[in-house]
Amino acid sequence: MSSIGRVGRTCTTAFTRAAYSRICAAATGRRALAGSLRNTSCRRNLVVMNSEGNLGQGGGSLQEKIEGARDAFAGEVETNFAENTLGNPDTEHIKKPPEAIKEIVGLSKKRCIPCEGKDVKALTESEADLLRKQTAGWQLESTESGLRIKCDWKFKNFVKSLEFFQRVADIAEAEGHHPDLHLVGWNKVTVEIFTHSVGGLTENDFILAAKINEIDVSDLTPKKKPKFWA
Ligand SMILES: C[C@H](O)[C@H](O)[C@H]1CNC2=NC(N)=NC(=O)C2=N1
Repeated sequence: MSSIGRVGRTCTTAFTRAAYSRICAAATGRRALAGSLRNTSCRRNLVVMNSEGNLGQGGGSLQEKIEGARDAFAGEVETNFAENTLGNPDTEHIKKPPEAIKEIVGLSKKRCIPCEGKDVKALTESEADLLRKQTAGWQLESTESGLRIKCDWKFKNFVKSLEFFQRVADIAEAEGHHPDLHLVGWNKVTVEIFTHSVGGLTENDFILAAKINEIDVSDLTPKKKPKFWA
């Protein structure tokens, strides 16, 4: 959906304001949009880049793509940016994520299936690698007894590590699919997952990993030291 919009005095969110000032700073050097500017002195009709990174019809120069905006065409201004634009006061815009996103965020919403049965086959390494890309932080490991995925954590202490094990166990029991849990050095945890019944990886393993990734561990891990950048 093109997000040709108007950026101006009505900006309310910090992001829009920042974007507006960046665009205006970039745009000041360019010729003003003589004649077709709306009557309010501080309202500029600019076309901002949309989420797919294009600038609506006409595309815009490389510099405009970098700046993220181009001057609106007279036709856009005349038609009050038409009804398919953000900022048009009498149209409600609902941003719909592209269908493909379901494939990417879907793993953690899936359920594991019983992994017994002759039709459950182990994934090839390339199939596994595709799914690994959807489970941030997990590595694919090839062992002499087959493919595995694994991920490491470091917790505050031994008890917090066991608490994490419990949270993983709750998910595993709910899914009927279980990881191998390793705890060494009292606070270093490695979770290793593979499907024992096939001696390799199946989608179940990645579903479990994606669900484990969603566990809130903020109360279990050491606080990160805030790093201030000048
Ligand atoms: C009967 C039960 O569903 C099976 O034994 C499940 C239990 N959890 C499992 N977990 C894993 N990782 N692999 C399996 O093959 C497996 N089998």
